[in-house]
Amino acid sequence: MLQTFYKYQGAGNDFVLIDNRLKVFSKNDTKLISKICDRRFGVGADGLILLEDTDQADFKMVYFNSDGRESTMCGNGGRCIVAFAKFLKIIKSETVFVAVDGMHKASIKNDIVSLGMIDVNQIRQQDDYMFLDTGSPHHVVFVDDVEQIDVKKQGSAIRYSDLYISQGGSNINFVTQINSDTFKVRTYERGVEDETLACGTGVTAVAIAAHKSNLTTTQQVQLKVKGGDLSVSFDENENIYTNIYLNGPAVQVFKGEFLCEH
Ligand SMILES: N[C@@H](CCC[C@H](N)C(=O)O)C(=O)O
Repeated sequence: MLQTFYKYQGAGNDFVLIDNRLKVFSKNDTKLISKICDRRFGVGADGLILLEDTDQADFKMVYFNSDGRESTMCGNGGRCIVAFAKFLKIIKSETVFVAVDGMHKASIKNDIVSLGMIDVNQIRQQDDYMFLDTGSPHHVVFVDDVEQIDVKKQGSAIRYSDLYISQGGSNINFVTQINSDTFKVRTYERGVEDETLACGTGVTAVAIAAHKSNLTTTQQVQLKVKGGDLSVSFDENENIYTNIYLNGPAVQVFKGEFLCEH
């Protein structure tokens, strides 16, 4: 059977998107999903996202990492599915959709999507790293020069260390401050098991970690990633972060069909 798909990218974090409102695509076929995401044997993507019907909201997002397994929230994928829902005429410029971590408000203007993220009220602050969950788990390390880091090697070492092995792993973010409100970020993503060009829940975690550790006082943080620029805004009251929004581009890059077999 041939399955129509669309490819989107959000700051270089790329995804295969499928309209699964008719429930034709099987969610349990890990092998097929990882093959579709394979950059040599398939379409190639950091993840695959299904848009499904729900009676709770405008639509439902189901996210799989490129290893074929369903995972926790994907911020850039969330921004891409909003652009996809607009393309499919399910929404106009504003929406509320449901994902694995709950309801998300979002708006889209031209190709820029602003996505509401879950509140953050628990941050583990250690001398050499911070850990927080922004829909997905994130380890944040501030370093002198992020360009000098071997993200795959060092990220994988932390991701598979005793810190996270028993809790299903973590994404690992390496960060260098550029100026009072701007940070350069490189992320090792769990489930891709490599550096990606951007990670939405990752930059959200970095913005909050930077504010929490007094590296910045701004509540509108600029994040430079390999695939472009993102920004994160939030409110903070007594160490509780609310009204968190991840902002940046989400662009359709092509449409195609793949064979549903492996
Ligand atoms: N690319 C994502 C994060 C996707 C989830 C992550 N790989 C995990 O399994 O925790 C983003 O933009 O947030």
